Parts: sequence; structure tokens; C-alpha cells
Amino acid sequence: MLKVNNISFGYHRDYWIFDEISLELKPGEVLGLYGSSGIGKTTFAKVVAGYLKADKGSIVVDGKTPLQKGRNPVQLIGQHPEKTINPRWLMKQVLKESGDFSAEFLQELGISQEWMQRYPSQLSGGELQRFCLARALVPETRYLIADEMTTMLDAITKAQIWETVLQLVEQHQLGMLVISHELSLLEKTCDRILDFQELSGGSSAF
Ligand SMILES: Nc1ncnc2c1ncn2[C@@H]1O[C@H](COP(=O)(O)OP(=O)(O)OP(=O)(O)O)[C@@H](O)[C@H]1O
Repeated sequence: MLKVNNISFGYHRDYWIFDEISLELKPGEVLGLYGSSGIGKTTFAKVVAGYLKADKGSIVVDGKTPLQKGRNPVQLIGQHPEKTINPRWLMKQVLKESGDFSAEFLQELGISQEWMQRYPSQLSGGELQRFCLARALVPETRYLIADEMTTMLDAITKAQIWETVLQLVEQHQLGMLVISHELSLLEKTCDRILDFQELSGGSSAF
């Protein structure tokens, strides 16, 4: 179980982006987090995945506090894959850095062998996002956070990526948090949906 216990975060000393949010995500569950743009969803995702430190509260993953070193069992996939990939590396180097991936697994994610010899700038957003998914789906991963993962993609690519991801999530019994401002997407993909504004009670002063 991924337990988020009363976490608060502010970029500045005088203002919480969100205050005292709690939620629980079970293995195998697909949980939606809905909220409008700018409300603090990405910040929340970064805190839960360990990129930012909560000012208050705690995050407990399968009974443990994730360590600073080593691979986090909570992996985050964001809206802009190009921002997380070294532009000077060939895609085969990008993958190699995260581990060894079988040809079957890459095929399942729709990654063509031919793309391995290309640089990130020579791939589309949907193609790059598949590499980000591969990197996030290493054996240590137990929970996946998809923050507006397909917002930039066209309808067909979006549907293909969601079909693959939901299959893999079920197959590996991962817990998945789907963050989006698109309620229709959450209704299609999630077992239940939480409203970010209701959870945080809106932004408030310290
Ligand atoms: N590094 C930062 N320093 C200061 N303020 C920030 C920083 N990053 C984000 N913010 C502010 O925090 C607030 C929440 O931003 P966040 O990106 O978490 O929202 P969001 O709900 O994910 O929005 P969107 O859906 O548009 O991406 C915004 O007002 C934003 O301007």
C-alpha cells in the first residue's frame, strides 16, 4: 500500500501549494486525481515520487519510508518526456542507463528496435513517452504516477498508450495514480476518482 499521510508543501515560506493531503493507493488499483490547471497536482506528484520533500506529513510505501539512495518504488511519468531524456544520447543509451530490457517487453510497449539508433529529437512525443514508460517499469517499481501522461498526444496514440499501460499495471499488480484535468480520461481508466481541491481544501496561507 502507498500511504500519503497529511502532507503539505509550499515553494515559498508563506504559502502552501497544498495542505494536509492524505490518500491510499493499493497494489493493482488505478486511482484518479482530478483537478484544474495550476492547482498543484504536479507539485503533489513530485512530492509523492520523492523529487520534492514534504514540509509536513509522511509517505510510506509498503510499510517503509522510501530511501534517498537507490531506485524509488514510486515512479513518475510526466507530461513532457523530452525534458527527462538526455538529448545527446541515442535511445539505446537512454534505456541502458535504467537497466536491461527484453525485446518482448519493448515490443509490448510498442518500441521499435529501429528507434534505438535515434536521438530523442528524432522521435515523436508518443514514441518518447513509450521510452519513459519502459524506464519507469523496472522490477523495483510498485507504484506508478502518471501526471498528464498523454495530454500532449493525439487521440489514437493516447488510446494505444493507455491500453498498454493498463495491461502492464494489471499484469504486474502495480498501484497507479492517474493525475489529470480531463475527467473523461479518468472515468475511462480509473477504479475511483478523487478531487484534488476537496482533498487539499484549496490553497491556504501558512
Ligand atoms: N518551482 C516552482 N517554484 C515556485 N512556484 C512553483 C514552482 N512550480 C510550480 N509552482 C507554482 O505552484 C502552483 C501549482 O503548480 P503545479 O504545476 O503543481 O500545478 P498543476 O495542477 O500540475 O498545473 P498543470 O495541470 O497546469 O500542470 C502554480 O501556481 C505554479 O505557478
